[in-house]
Amino acid sequence: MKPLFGKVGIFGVGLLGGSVALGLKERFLAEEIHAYDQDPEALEKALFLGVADRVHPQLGPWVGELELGILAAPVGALVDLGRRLAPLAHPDSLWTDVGSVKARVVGDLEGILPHFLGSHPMAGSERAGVENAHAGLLHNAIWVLTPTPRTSPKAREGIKKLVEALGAYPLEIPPELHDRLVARISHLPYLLAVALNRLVAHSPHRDLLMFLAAGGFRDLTRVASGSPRMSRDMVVENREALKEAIYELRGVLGELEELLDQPEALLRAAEEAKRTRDSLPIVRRSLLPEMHDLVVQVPDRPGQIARIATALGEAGVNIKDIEVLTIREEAGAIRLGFASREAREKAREVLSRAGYRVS
Ligand SMILES: NC(=O)C1=CN([C@@H]2O[C@H](COP(=O)(O)OP(=O)(O)OC[C@H]3O[C@@H](n4cnc5c(N)ncnc54)[C@H](O)[C@@H]3O)[C@@H](O)[C@H]2O)C=CC1
Ligand SMILES: O=C(O)C(=O)Cc1ccc(O)cc1
Repeated sequence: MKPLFGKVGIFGVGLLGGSVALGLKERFLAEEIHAYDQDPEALEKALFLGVADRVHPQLGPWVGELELGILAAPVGALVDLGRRLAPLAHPDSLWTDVGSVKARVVGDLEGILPHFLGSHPMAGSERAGVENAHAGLLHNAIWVLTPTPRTSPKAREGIKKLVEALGAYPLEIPPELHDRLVARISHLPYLLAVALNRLVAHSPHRDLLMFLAAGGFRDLTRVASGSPRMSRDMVVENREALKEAIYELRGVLGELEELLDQPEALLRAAEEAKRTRDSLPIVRRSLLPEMHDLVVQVPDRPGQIARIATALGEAGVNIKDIEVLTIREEAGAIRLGFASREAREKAREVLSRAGYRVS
């Protein structure tokens, strides 16, 4: 069967570009994947890891052979990259970008790249570079598409097909609204992670604080471990919306400071926060067959995973999937996946009897 797309070009083959390329490969969606990056090392890795079939250190006539081009460089580089690509692109070709901020990029590129629709997969990781790319990153992710009245219908249809074929869920939001929303749900959390680390780094008790950091600090600040260049570009590009969000946050912090002297009211705020956090939708990262999961609290001691696996093995329960949870409510948890509800219930019984806390 013919793949959905002919030649596809990835421009900036890092975490996101690499993950899109691997998703295309995994599902046989492209005839051939070409990659361009300004960093020759990224291209070498992309070739070595089988992320791309052909790599190019320079833009050139090869761009004209692409049916689809995906811009996946840091946000600050996207407009210039798009301008350099425009004269080389085939007039019928489809284009998108995966940048975290949309209004300016869409405004500038929609008019110059042939069939362009801006997009933003709401999935990522704190690890940068093609060596951390994997197709699963985009499975079941919400993938925002940012059409405008100028967007070509061909782009709208083609990029939606791409997103669905990669196993993600397209969601249309106008570019300006997208930027205001992600300022609060993504960019402010990133800046807070930077702020919390800064507080530690500049403290005279830095070393002691680092030693004391438990799960809460680690979970809250995880995103500060991402690519500094990518993240810097993201927050600078969205600075107007982000400044508004910071203003609102200052107000909220002021309220909470006052509530420290009103414990009853603070409890209500804490309860509301718990309700909000606990009702975040669970995003399954994979399109593997449906799994029946258990989360097991694991004491931080050697041999625990072996002990759990042995207990289940002896009871004849097969573990289909295992994940060490890096975002967790309490320290030390693993998620075990079972093929059926019955297997999961049996595992729950075995592990509870062995003294584990299971949910
Ligand atoms: N990291 C994340 O979790 C997410 C990132 N994004 C967006 O995806 C894009 C890429 O981010 P990541 O893959 O995380 O970064 P990354 O740092 O892993 O990869 C970026 C790649 O772009 C290359 N590059 C830089 N300037 C370039 C230029 N002018 N021309 C060509 N290549 C260039 C770099 O050498 C690197 O290989 C960014 O626009 C970011 O806002 C979107 C969703 C999630
Ligand atoms: O790692 C995470 O949880 C993230 O939230 C990463 C991320 C970074 C940038 C984006 O535009 C979207 C997602």
